[in-house]
Amino acid sequence: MTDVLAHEPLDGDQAAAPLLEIAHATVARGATHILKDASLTIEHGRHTVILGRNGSGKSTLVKLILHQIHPLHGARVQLFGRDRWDVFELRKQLGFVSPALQADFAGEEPLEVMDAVVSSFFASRGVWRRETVTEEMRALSLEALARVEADHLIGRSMAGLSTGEARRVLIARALVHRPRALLLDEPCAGLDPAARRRFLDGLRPLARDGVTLILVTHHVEEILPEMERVVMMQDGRLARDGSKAELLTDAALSDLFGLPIRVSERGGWFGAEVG
Ligand SMILES: Nc1ncnc2c1ncn2[C@@H]1O[C@H](COP(=O)(O)OP(=O)(O)OP(=O)(O)O)[C@@H](O)[C@H]1O
Repeated sequence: MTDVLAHEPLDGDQAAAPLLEIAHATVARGATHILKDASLTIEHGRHTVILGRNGSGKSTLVKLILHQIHPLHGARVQLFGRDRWDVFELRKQLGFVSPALQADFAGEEPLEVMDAVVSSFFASRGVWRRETVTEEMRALSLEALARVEADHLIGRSMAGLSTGEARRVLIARALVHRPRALLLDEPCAGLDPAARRRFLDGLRPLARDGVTLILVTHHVEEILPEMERVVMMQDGRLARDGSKAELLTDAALSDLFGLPIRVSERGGWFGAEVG
């Protein structure tokens, strides 16, 4: 029996460590510091949104978390208690979905939905002839697709899917490794309001069933009711860190986005209106 939410085991020390621990990380590009002395710890199960306006440093933080870029000397960036990761091994613990990844999967070479998901086991885009897809891999892929209500898309080409459909398939691709956490970078970019809500509603059971979600966005409308913690980025700094009650306020959001914002809340979802 497969279960996409039964996580890959971690060594004892790693299991006891926080999911993410960043201490005093500064990232430089030329003479400019684009991330400044960032410190952030995320415990397992603490769904967190990282909120900031364009250019505040969110993508830089995402790349740092994924070990794609490195901080200046003296910082610590640990995932699951380890500071060195092979990218393929890391993906088994921390799934990642972004609009750029989707563009890659929609790309020029046709790619069928099941192949897009099952090829995650080979860290490739699509299945090659020399690779052996086991029954378990297929079962996990099917279960992951069903989890995000995308199993009916099997047989379709990635390039022919709507943005919302393709994004759900990529979540399934991340889920086949039974990751402990998902890092979602602007996951709703390009979705209309209805598709956005459907997509976000599809994430809620994952959040409730033990996958820690880290959402990076500039839209308060995307914050799931299950998320309790808000981290605000401003000018390359992790400027504020607190609960939704503390930080999803007119004053805090107006300060973050640099213009008057009125916040509303309905059924656990937030909205923001300028003016
Ligand atoms: N390679 C680079 N060289 C120089 N400056 C860079 C580089 N990468 C990022 N920056 C700068 O660092 C700052 C933060 O960029 P980053 O892409 O992390 O912001 P962001 O919050 O993700 O923005 P957006 O929401 O628009 O994607 C920006 O001012 C950007 O111009």
